[in-house]
Amino acid sequence: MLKMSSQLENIVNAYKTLSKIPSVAGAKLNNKANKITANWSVRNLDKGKNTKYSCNYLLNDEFSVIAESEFGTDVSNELLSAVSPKETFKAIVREEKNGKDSKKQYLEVWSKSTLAHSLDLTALDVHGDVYADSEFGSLDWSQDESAIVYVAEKKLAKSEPYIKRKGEDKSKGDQSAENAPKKGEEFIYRQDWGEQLVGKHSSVIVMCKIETETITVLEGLPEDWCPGQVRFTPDGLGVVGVAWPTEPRRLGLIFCTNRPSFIFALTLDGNLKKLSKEGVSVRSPRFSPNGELVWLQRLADGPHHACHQIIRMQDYANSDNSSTLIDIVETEKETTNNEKFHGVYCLGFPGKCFSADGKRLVFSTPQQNEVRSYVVDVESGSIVDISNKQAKGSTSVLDVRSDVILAAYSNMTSPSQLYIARLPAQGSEAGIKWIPITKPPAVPESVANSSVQYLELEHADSTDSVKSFSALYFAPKVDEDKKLPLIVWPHGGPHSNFVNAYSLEAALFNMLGFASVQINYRGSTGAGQACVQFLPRRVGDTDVKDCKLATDEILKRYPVDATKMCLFGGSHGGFLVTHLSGQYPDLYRVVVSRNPVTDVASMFNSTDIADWCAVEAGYEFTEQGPVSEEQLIAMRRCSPLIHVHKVKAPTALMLGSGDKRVPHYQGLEYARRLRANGVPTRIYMYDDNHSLSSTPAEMDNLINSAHWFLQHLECRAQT
Ligand SMILES: CC(=O)N[C@@H](C)C(=O)N[C@@H](C)C(=O)O
Repeated sequence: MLKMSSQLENIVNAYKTLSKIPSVAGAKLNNKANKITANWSVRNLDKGKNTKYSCNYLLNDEFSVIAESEFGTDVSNELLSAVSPKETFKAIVREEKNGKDSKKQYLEVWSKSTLAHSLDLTALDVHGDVYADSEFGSLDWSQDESAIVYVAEKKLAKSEPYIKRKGEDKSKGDQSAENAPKKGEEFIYRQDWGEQLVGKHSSVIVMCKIETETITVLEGLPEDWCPGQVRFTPDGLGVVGVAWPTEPRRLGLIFCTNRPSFIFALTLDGNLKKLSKEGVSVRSPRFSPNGELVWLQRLADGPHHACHQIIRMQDYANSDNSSTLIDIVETEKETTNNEKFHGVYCLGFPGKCFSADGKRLVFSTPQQNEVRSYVVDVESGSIVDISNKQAKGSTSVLDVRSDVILAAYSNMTSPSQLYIARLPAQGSEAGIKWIPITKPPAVPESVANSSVQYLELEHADSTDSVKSFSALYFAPKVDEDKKLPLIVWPHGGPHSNFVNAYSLEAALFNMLGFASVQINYRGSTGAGQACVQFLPRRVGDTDVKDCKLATDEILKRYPVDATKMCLFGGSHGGFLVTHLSGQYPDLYRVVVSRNPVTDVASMFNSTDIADWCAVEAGYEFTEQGPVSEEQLIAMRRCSPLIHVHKVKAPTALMLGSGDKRVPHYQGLEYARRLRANGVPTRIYMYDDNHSLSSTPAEMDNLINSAHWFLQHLECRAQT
């Protein structure tokens, strides 16, 4: 066996150390709010996937932990779980491997420690796979604990070849003409919902009556609607949910909150009502204890993510009584406790998110450099920032029961911790007191002692409508005479943002002796709608200039080595780092680009989000009428490909062979041109999707990224 260089050994050891740190994957309180069930997730390098495990914490009235699980319980094969309203039952959808390639799904209902019901959903064959993803997935109990609802793939009609010799099988099966296999329909193209939702074509709402173990697909939705995020109405006579029309075509859903959709109410006997209006995109319907309904809403066009409204409907049974609880925020407003508030950008509310009297809503959303948590008065719309301010960091609410709030807290130097707080009386929320339930998992000293700085940056002499943006500088402690190599790191999207929360990637680079600057360039979310709207038609220009300004400012303010500048970014972040290495070939020394957009014009024909290409290049998306040459040229002109001949920095490309969002041909074409121009180039191809977050892909691409940087800077890792 070939021996690893000591450099590589250092990187591998650093990754191994960090991979053992768990993160909170979700947590719930019981009804009395004296017990927490938390799911933690940790990388399992031997299994090549994450292990999810559950731990319980029993609390006294002061929220001290008086008992906790001695060991975690592995719950990795639980796709979904839900405790019934009176805590009589727990429903679990479980997936088990059945032989090498096939899997089986079961619905289990536990009555305390007894397995009261177990249904083999695969064998029952009423529907296809149960959906457990973040867009469609849900599992909800009726108030009377007699039934549950969930979402699953619609059962596919049987089909067979036009010409087929068959043996006689009269034994079983529905032989009616309606159920007979359809000839010649086996190869009809069926569109799915794209990146990370592959194989999800058409969804149905499924109800299971517990006592009788009967499973029914609810009827009454139009054929061309895909329902998701369903929950029972408070009277148990129907469900509400989100539906995405499938016509004229499905565009990728993940990371895209701009898809046309409706909030609907459907009675169990099939009466349908649309609750939200036309032309909007909606998500996350939640009932208050008073039966009021809230949801998130934005316009169904433009940038893939943006500022949302919170809509309130007092009486869902009577339409046209919706009002706006929180509106789109253009730049900023003030909370009642004098904090800046830039609007709502979260993808959903916590499962339970109301005060016991239903008069206040609790939620979390990215805000500039942090995830912050808020209480909103449902009558007045007044907002109070209740984030945990023990140190700079991110607070995400996980559950709200009996006026007790459970949250996860972390920052770049300190991994996920559970915190709890009693919701103060109305008007006194700002005085909230957060109490830690768990200790922060230990991190290497260099990470724990690092500094995190928030930078407010501005193009002082610019006449642009938005001039400022922010960035996060994260660096290990350094002796006075020493200078650090710097990783310049723009996020993807482009309409998303970096926050001061723990991440393995940032910790790894930090441990190896790199400073990093994560840039929330103009166009990022969390800083007002005007900032989001600023970027479309300016990609490849202002976002690049913001990264350059951030680099220059870091060089002025911090001890970084101007000869050791690295570029790191994925997707739109990959677009930006390849732009930067082409536009400033003498500034940046080495590049790692993950699934980069290198040519928007060719991506337009192959991605699951063609609309993204049009919108970011400054055009309205349409597939009707003649193909626009002008648009094609604009998409090419904003792309890093036009600067590829100027690149000098050695470039590593990390690509996912199953990436539906930014197909790997983008990276391959770019790499071919780099090579033709004599630039040292390496391509890694992973059997993964756009996120490259499967355990084997993450491990390999992070270790190789760090190694690529160190090799080409000719410096040693710090560990
Ligand atoms: C909306 C979207 O997926 N855009 C891609 C081009 C992108 O940048 N993806 C983001 C989410 C990423 O960070 O991977």
